[in-house]
Amino acid sequence: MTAQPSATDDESAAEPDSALVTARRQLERAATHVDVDPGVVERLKHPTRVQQVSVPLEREDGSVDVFTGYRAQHDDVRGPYKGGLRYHPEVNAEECTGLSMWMTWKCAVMDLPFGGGKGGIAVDPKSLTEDETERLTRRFAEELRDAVGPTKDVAAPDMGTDAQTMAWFMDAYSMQQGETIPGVVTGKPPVIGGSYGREEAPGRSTAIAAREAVRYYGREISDTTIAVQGFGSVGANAARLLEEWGATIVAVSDVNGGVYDPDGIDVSAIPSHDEEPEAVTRFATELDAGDDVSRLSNSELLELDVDVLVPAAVGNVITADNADAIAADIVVEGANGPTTFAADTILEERGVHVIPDILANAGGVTVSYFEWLQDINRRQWSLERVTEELEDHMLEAWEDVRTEVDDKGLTWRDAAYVVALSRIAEAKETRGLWP
Ligand SMILES: NC(=O)C1=CN([C@@H]2O[C@H](COP(=O)(O)OP(=O)(O)OC[C@H]3O[C@@H](n4cnc5c(N)ncnc54)[C@H](OP(=O)(O)O)[C@@H]3O)[C@@H](O)[C@H]2O)C=CC1
Ligand SMILES: O=C(O)CCC(=O)C(=O)O
Repeated sequence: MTAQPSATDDESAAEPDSALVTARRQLERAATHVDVDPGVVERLKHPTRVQQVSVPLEREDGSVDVFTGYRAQHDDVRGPYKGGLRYHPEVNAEECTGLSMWMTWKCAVMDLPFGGGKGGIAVDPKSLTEDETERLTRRFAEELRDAVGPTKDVAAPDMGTDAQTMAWFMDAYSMQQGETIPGVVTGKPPVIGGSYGREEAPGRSTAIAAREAVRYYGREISDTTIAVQGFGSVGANAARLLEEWGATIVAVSDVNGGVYDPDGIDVSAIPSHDEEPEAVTRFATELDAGDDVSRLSNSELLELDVDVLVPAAVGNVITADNADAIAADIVVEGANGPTTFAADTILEERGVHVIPDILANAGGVTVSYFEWLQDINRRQWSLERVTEELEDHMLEAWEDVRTEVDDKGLTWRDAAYVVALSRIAEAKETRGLWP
């Protein structure tokens, strides 16, 4: 057992912790609730390796920029490293390492035969033309050629990347290897071995987690108000599905801010980030004076008095500075790491239930697993089958976590960690990798 870290840091006086620091503190806290060898916990605080590469790009005006790319590989005791590639200006080694740790727990909570990885390039994808994005991605795949592979480390989309990025990555890797290897990435377009339903999967699982959480606390999703921050792969798909299930989506946002209507926004009328970046902003600027919809900032959205808040954009948006002002009863983490460690403690004390990222948004990696199986077998599943199997996997994981919540009186995050840690520790013990 490991000592429980103090959660009383004056985070408001400083920058929020990095993803790595938060992930380590969450691990230490969860380890106090499960009988795991402290040596295993110590090992899990560190990645196996983090690769840093330079990715040169000739711009369309003939100048050359050199971007920095990373791939963090945290743990592979349960299977190949698995996780997304993010294109965002704030990508760095520490962030990728923290995110790769969360992938290890996420795959274990879902009982998938994968470990955790994460990577990306420190670049603003909106500053690149499509041709530049393609060349940057192909060069990144070339630099990572020895690190990745269908049985070693399987990449996928994350913020700022999409199915087309995965297609370029897979093509570049396949050209290096001299044969077509679809299983090096997941989240590809279905025409080249991608899975139907992968694009909407993290949003679907986030919606399922919201539905089950609302039910657990005695309500139905059709009887709830919901605010969603971020309108990308996770946020837009979650909002659309929740609306389909009868929930009232009162607010959505993109990077510039959001829109609010207490009677509900027609979210199907707004394109997702993938279809049109900053579309919520365009929607907001086209509002008529007579519309009931008003504009609000991203911080105002987080503090709306709703039943369910879904932060589905970036990390560290619920911090010690605003945790007291969160008025939702339930927070469902669509994004990775939206809640800092200090904020988590404040929300717990205030009785706000947080359904953690490693359970809520795990639909993405779960359908990635389905895609990986389809690639190995060279046999595509129907959308209906993917949707059904994702629902089953989510409900099984939900039950595993709920049992820990009920039996041990844990928070949903600690319970999810307990499920994950137990599986990882058992695998390490069985394989004899430790001590
Ligand atoms: N894609 C996936 O498979 C998975 C993603 N995740 C996590 O979900 C989160 C979102 O990822 P994803 O949906 O893929 O990303 P996308 O790139 O598809 O969309 C991101 C959305 O967030 C908005 N956004 C960007 N920065 C901010 C900000 N500072 N404040 C508010 N909104 C912002 C963007 O606005 P705009 O359109 O204006 O740029 C866009 O609407 C990330 O934390 C990611 O790691 C988790 C599981 C799987
Ligand atoms: O689909 C995957 O492999 C991983 C998606 C991802 O990066 C995540 O869940 O955070």
